[in-house]
Amino acid sequence: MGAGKTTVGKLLARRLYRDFIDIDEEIEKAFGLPIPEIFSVHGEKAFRDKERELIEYHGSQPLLVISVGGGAFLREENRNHCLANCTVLYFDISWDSWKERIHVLTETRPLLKDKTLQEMEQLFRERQSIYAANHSEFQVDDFEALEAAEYLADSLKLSWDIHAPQA
Ligand SMILES: Nc1ncnc2c1ncn2[C@@H]1O[C@H](COP(=O)(O)OP(=O)(O)O)[C@@H](O)[C@H]1O
Ligand SMILES: O=C(O)C1=C[C@@H](OP(=O)(O)O)[C@@H](O)[C@H](O)C1
Ligand SMILES: [Mg+2]
Repeated sequence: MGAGKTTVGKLLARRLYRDFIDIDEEIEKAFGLPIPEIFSVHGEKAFRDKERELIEYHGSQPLLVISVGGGAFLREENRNHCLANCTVLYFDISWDSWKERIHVLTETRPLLKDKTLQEMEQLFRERQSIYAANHSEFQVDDFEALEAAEYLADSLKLSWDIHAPQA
């Protein structure tokens, strides 16, 4: 949450000439409500079920850059689906860098609402292990968003060049 997946994902898609899908934005469209209201009116389970459905659908489409919410990988089926059908990039951010972003996140991330800094740190740390389900890790701390997108686009292109099937 707040590592930069939506911001960098959008820029990365543009550099790769791909369409971009933000699963949170699709969930908001499906409910016709912003995320905090989805949580307060329909509850987290309804949000997670829709998230699951949309990851299954968009994660099966080719040639997209997709940003999933930071809680999506709590469900094993989401992890398995993404790992089997997509290239999964983990945006790793340190607690110290993340702390600096809290003020821009609290309004729009219901899971941070009314939490103390200590509780946020606990949530941050207890989630680290689920993000080990990835194909590649990217340390975001020292990159501006545009630099991050450029770096990831170059890395992906290089890896495609190396692994492309021989003609
Ligand atoms: N590389 C970056 N450096 C500094 N701030 C960033 C960077 N990437 C994103 N941000 C800022 O951090 C906040 C969260 O970014 P966002 O893309 O919504 O993250 P996520 O989708 O992972 O929750 C936004 O205010 C965004 O402008
Ligand atoms: O980590 C989470 O549980 C969540 C992360 C959010 O997405 P971002 O990771 O894009 O902030 C959004 O899906 C929702 O607020 C729940
Ligand atoms: Mg996002």
